[in-house]
Amino acid sequence: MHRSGSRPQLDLSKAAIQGNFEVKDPTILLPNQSDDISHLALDIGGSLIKLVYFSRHEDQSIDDKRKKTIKERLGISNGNRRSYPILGGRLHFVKFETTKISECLDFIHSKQLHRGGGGAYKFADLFKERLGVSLDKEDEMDCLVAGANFLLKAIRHEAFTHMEGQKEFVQIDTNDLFPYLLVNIGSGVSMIKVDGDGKFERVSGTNVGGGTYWGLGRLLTKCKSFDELLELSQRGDNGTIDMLVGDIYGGMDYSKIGLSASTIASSFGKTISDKKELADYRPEDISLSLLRMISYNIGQISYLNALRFGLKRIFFGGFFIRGHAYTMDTISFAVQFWSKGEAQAMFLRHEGFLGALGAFMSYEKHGLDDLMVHQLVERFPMGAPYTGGRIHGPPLGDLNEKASEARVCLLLLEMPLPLSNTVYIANYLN
Ligand SMILES: Nc1ncnc2c1ncn2[C@@H]1O[C@H](COP(=O)(O)OP(=O)(O)O)[C@@H](O)[C@H]1O
Ligand SMILES: CC(C)(COP(=O)(O)O)[C@@H](O)C(=O)NCCC(=O)O
Repeated sequence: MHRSGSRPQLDLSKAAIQGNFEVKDPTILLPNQSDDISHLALDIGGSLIKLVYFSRHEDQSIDDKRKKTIKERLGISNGNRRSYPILGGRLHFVKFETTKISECLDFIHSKQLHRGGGGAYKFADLFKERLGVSLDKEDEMDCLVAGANFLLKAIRHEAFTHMEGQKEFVQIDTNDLFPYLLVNIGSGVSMIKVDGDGKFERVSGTNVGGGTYWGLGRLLTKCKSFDELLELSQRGDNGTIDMLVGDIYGGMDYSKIGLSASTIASSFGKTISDKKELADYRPEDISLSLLRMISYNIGQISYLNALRFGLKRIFFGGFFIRGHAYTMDTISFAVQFWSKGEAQAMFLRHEGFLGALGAFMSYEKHGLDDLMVHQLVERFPMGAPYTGGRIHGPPLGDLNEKASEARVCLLLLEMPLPLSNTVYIANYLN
């Protein structure tokens, strides 16, 4: 999908790349520009680069009746404010492996996004040379929290539970959002107690995270990509690798301490046998055992930190999760088991883009305060308006999603520009 081109290949495997950035936009974006206008922000992590960019365009598809309804919902009636022309706009979410930053640059260049933004601190010179843009660094934790708060407050079908294969979207009361624990499972794991907008404390973390699964999984299974590793796990049987309680107690539960025979007593405990070598085990089983070990461990540590601060809600983000059912079920099981049902694990649809979205939202600091998020209304992609309560929301990301495939989130944005107040609304999917 991306031009390999003759550009010099960058060896970035050694680059310790961290951070969330929003580009200083050198061009003045006028509201009446007819073509797409993009603001771009990036989160370049240890494993993945996440891009969020905003494009807007004239939107003829919204009829006057719907425009009137939307303005009323936003408290923008012609009576008390100047009339707003309605234009279209979308947020786009794209990711690349960090080692393939050249592809990312090609993508930005091919989309001409750098005319509206884009960049990464560690590659300041590269972005200057290839795209002619300067960059502004944002703090990673600030961006993670800003991105999570933005999504949880503004997008109705963002958070969901996932237990025993059942996914259910939950409606968040924005007046009762705080405090919560945000667990971002990226290359490593950060656990952040969030008390409000810009009010948070990183209370813990663990170095056993997404990079651990991907790194150990690659070494042990020879998988060439994360998706391959994750797909392998779906065909695995961890009982050939993990030592179960029943393996120790003759197939029986250890009821006295509440352990069933099927509970894992020791992850990878069966591979201590000197009668078998790595090649004697199925890569599928190894991948599943590794996924379960890491997911369960993160779920347990997250619960213990929620317990420390009396937090009942734990939101999990980061691209390790990838909307993968087994990963979410395992994390949910660990939280439910250790909290005895007191705490609840929830997941986010835009899980891996929290940092990039937070960087994107920091545009006020960079002279782009003409783009103000007033209210975001996400139209249920199947066309049915959100009616509240528990619903099965839009399908989650597909595991086969290409590294660079954009996921589009339809948003309603207000952009009170000096020259003409404009409400931007995405053209709804029918
Ligand atoms: N296509 C992918 N390529 C590489 N890692 C992926 C991919 N999809 C999911 N992952 C997982 O996501 C982790 C990176 O998550 P992310 O939130 O981007 O953190 P970071 O900011 O450290 O890159 C990887 O370590 C891996 O476990
Ligand atoms: C250093 C990091 C915040 C970087 O974030 P990431 O790129 O992994 O998403 C994260 O890897 C982390 O919190 N690691 C765990 C450090 C610890 O043991 O607390």
